[in-house]
Amino acid sequence: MSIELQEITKSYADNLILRDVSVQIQTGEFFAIVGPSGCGKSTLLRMIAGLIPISAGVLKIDQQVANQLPPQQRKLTMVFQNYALFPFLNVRDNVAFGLKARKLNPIKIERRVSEALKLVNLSEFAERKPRELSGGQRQRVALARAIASDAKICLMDEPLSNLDAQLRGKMRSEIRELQQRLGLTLIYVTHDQIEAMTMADRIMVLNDQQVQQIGTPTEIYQRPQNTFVAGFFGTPRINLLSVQHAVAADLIVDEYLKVALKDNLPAGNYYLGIRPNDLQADFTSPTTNAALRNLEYLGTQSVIHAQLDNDQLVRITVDGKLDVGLNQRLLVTARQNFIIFNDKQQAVLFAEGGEQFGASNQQQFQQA
Ligand SMILES: Nc1ncnc2c1ncn2[C@@H]1O[C@H](COP(=O)(O)OP(=O)(O)OP(=O)(O)O)[C@@H](O)[C@H]1O
Repeated sequence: MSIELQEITKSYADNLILRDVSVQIQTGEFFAIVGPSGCGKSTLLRMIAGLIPISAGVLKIDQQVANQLPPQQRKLTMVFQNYALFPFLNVRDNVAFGLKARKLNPIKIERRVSEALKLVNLSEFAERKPRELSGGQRQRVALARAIASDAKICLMDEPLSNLDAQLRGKMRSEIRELQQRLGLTLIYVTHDQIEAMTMADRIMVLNDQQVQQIGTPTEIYQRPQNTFVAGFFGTPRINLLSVQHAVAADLIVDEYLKVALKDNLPAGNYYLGIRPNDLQADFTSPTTNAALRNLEYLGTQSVIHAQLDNDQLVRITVDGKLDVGLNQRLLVTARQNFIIFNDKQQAVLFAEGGEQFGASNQQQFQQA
């Protein structure tokens, strides 16, 4: 079942929370909504669920206008951040509750509940009350309840936020696998960029009351439309430098790229966005343009914090462990995969895969 939002807006009194959110979510799509705390993710989800009214715009579920439809008629199920379990029912009955209310065949209910509990590793806890469970276990009951329901649309609000890292990783792939197996349309709210990148077919990035970008994980990562999106995805964070400074510091070494930058962009202030793994650090070069200020060893990778001679700080990731001392001189260069942003923080140019610019690459330009 598809979901369509047409210029959905929400305000509380004079307080605008969300403005003109539009998107079409396809049947069977895993759609993630991400953004920093307070950007309106839960508010959007609750409007889709029918728990709070929409101030303006149109919501369609299965191609029907659903703005006024009561929640129970929206054919969806929801997993909340705070569990929303019945304290007086045991785990099994919590999971079965919605199915019993719909008066499904008891044998079918029993089978679905058992399957769902097994899937979230809670079979042994079926007789326990919520208060006899850990936070993570309660969250898994809530997941099992959604899994057991046969609703074709599932809304999840930070469902994994209370789980430890290991279980979170496991549940990520399980939810994804389940969503695909059942053909669920899943709208998944998270503030965790990694969760969104690893699970979703498409991601909506919210900030400043509005949609910043909607795209596949690859599009969002490789072609972020503005500096906010570029900075929100990727660890360590993307480097943002003034183009003039980067060129002056000989950070962009390819003469051809320098020419392309000059020729293709109208005069103005531009920013260069380069992911830490797209910069090279050479500690043996006779010419240098930076000094090592800090080194973080992360196991398979190290993060170099270097200070360019014009004072700008850059992060560079390299494989393995480095045997270099602080303040050691190095040459930092960029040859490929960078993004140019204008002074309104909008992306205007993408250079990918080390391709050189030319007439055939004109389509790589984006209107700001
Ligand atoms: N009933 C309400 N009345 C007034 N303002 C509200 C109400 N509910 C939420 N807000 C405001 O709306 C904004 C968005 O809240 P929302 O819970 O949707 O954010 P969020 O992106 O889900 O954040 P988080 O990641 O912290 O859960 C916040 O500034 C919040 O204070």
